[in-house]
Amino acid sequence: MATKRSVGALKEPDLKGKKVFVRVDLNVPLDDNFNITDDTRIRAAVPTIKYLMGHGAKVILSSHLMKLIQLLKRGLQGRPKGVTPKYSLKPLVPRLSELLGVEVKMVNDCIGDEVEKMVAALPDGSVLLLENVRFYKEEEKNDPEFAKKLASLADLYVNDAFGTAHRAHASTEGVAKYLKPSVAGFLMQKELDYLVGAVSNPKRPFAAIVGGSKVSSKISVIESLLEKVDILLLGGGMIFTFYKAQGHSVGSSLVEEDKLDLATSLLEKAKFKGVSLMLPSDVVIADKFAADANSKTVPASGIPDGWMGLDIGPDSIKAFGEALDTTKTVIWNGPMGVFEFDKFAAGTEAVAKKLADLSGKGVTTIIGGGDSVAAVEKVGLAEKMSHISTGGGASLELLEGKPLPGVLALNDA
Ligand SMILES: Nc1ncnc2c1ncn2[C@@H]1O[C@H](COP(=O)(O)OP(=O)(O)O)[C@@H](O)[C@H]1O
Ligand SMILES: O=C(OP(=O)(O)O)[C@H](O)COP(=O)(O)O
Repeated sequence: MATKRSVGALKEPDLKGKKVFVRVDLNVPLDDNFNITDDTRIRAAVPTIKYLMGHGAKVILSSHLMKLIQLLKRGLQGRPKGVTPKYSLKPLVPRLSELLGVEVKMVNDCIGDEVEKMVAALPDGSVLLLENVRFYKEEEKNDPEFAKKLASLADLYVNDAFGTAHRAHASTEGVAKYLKPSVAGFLMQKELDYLVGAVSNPKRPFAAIVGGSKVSSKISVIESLLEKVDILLLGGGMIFTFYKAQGHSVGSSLVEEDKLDLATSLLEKAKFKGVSLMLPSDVVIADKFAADANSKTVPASGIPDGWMGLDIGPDSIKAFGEALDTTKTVIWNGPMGVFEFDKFAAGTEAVAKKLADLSGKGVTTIIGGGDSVAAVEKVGLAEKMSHISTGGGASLELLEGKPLPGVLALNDA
């Protein structure tokens, strides 16, 4: 998609003393003690913030955060409902301050009197972090009144949240209507520049690997992916909907009941299109969602009651590896299993190692998504990949050829 003017076009006279609303994606994984387990997204947000600070702007940062519940609640899409301390952005302040080299101030809300007071008191070149914007249900509804309230805090808008650019939310899309100019940040620009080029005319065979837990949003992307790729490997929480649709028992694995018909039609479409769609033939199952669960490997088509699939098995790792050996471009979003628990990390780690190997042989390897990147960082292989993207769903939707609402909304004025 066409990219618009980026923040780099704004100079000192445009920025000095101006209040800039910057949407960033600081949705990083946290452990049970609120320690950041992968800070890629925070580091990626730094260049734009530093640029704005350096030009004397008053930087107002906005983000959502929801990774912790994904781990705790087995991949159910955990949207914060109301103010929930668990999803506060507070644990991010020390790392953000360290990376920016200034003390980042934080306010306990994202709209309202207290926020307005803090914004009014901001010195030039300083940074204020707003509380989790998804504490308001109006955010995901893209409520215009809420967007106006966010916009009223600032003079101009920068969207640097590539990872959330596929969501038409108030802070990613709505707010751009009320602030001029509204421009892309450096990260947004960099991601678009790389990904648009890499996926518009990929070297073939072209493979996508899709896993993770956001089944409902990602399964819908698969239909379009079948138009683009030669090979599609599915893993993670994605696969059980396909198995259930085929009449297999899936125990208590993650399933999207309302996507069963879609799964069946996708399998048929893949056949019709001549795309090699591979599901794992074996899975590692657990008797509970916990690091110390009992586990065993079983054929993917027969998961006993009371057990849940949390990783792909060794036969699948081998088959996926052989399929990937034939490729020239690979895009991967979504871990193959619950890699946060050592017992269920083998599939994800094997795919990461395979892609690192292939990168060394000239294959273009693109890894996208907060948790997928965290998994690749965990095994120390991020440097080996062609591109590490801060967006998983966003990079898949870009690959689909869909305009991203967070980019479309930006204006050049
Ligand atoms: N079989 C599975 N069942 C439940 N959760 C899973 C399964 N496989 C992977 N996951 C979880 O998926 C999460 C990542 O999903 P997702 O957000 O879709 O990926 P990304 O952040 O890379 O886009 C991880 O926290 C991982 O534990
Ligand atoms: O983690 C994110 O996406 P990803 O899991 O596709 O990488 C982004 O922060 C978007 O989050 P959302 O999928 O809750 O809108």
